[in-house]
Amino acid sequence: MPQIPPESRPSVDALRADAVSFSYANGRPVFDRFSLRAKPGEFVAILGPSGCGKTTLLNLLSGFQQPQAGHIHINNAPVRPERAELGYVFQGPQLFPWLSALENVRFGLRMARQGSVAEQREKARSYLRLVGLEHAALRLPRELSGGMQQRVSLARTLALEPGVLLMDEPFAALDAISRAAMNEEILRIWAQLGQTVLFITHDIDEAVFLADRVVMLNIAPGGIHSELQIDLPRPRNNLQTRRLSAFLDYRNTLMERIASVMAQSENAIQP
Ligand SMILES: Nc1ncnc2c1ncn2[C@@H]1O[C@H](COP(=O)(O)OP(=O)(O)OP(=O)(O)O)[C@@H](O)[C@H]1O
Repeated sequence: MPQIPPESRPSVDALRADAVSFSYANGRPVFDRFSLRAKPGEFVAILGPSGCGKTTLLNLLSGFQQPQAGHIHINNAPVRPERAELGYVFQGPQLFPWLSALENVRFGLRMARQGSVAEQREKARSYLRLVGLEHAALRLPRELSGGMQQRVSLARTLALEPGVLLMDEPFAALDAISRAAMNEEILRIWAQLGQTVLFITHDIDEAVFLADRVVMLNIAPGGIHSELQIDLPRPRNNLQTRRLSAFLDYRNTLMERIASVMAQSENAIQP
């Protein structure tokens, strides 16, 4: 299925945070009237220095944390963690070690009581196929590499067919080669399924390679430092895209911006 062109996407924002303020019980504010929007089918990468609030933001967007002020909507309705439109992929694969790859993917479908056992197995198998792992369906997690485990975890999330995917550094634990392969893989899958993606990363190259738009966060509670639209052609691939001069320009722009955020953070902690 081709990627949904921006002009034919519905006009309602898939994800909307409006004037969100949040502090932990014992801490300083992390967000103060923070706003962010993502259009249906948009791939948004969130970049920012350690401690700026990326994980907190994902917890707020998913409804796991409640803001003290402001509103968060997914497809125009208030967010709740159990909303079926939301899917999460975390840094670690978090698979059940005693279940095969197939049964790990089927797990979410079982919990959601979607269809018969045979239908669940069929669907789980089709999502394993999508991530290139049908041949490993009966293997246990310990018989899979780290990259394969992360693919199973991705298939498990995708099998629930969420319209909005929240990804918190999903490939951070992988070696550079597996990570680059997974970057291509996620773009191939996204082009087929067309979800709205919010992808948190520390990695500037990964953000440029994947995203339609990169949102740079300030140190907390600074909110958004800046946004950068990434107009690299799609489909993107590791060999060609990463050597484009425009890719390097985007990367350098983001490097400069992150340096400015870091400089502000150093100034902020000076006595
Ligand atoms: N449970 C908590 N209780 C109190 N403060 C917290 C809690 N979790 C995070 N914080 C603080 O909130 C701020 C944002 O943390 P968060 O983990 O969201 O940042 P991050 O950008 O994801 O960091 P990293 O990139 O290092 O994972 C930090 O100052 C952190 O110390």
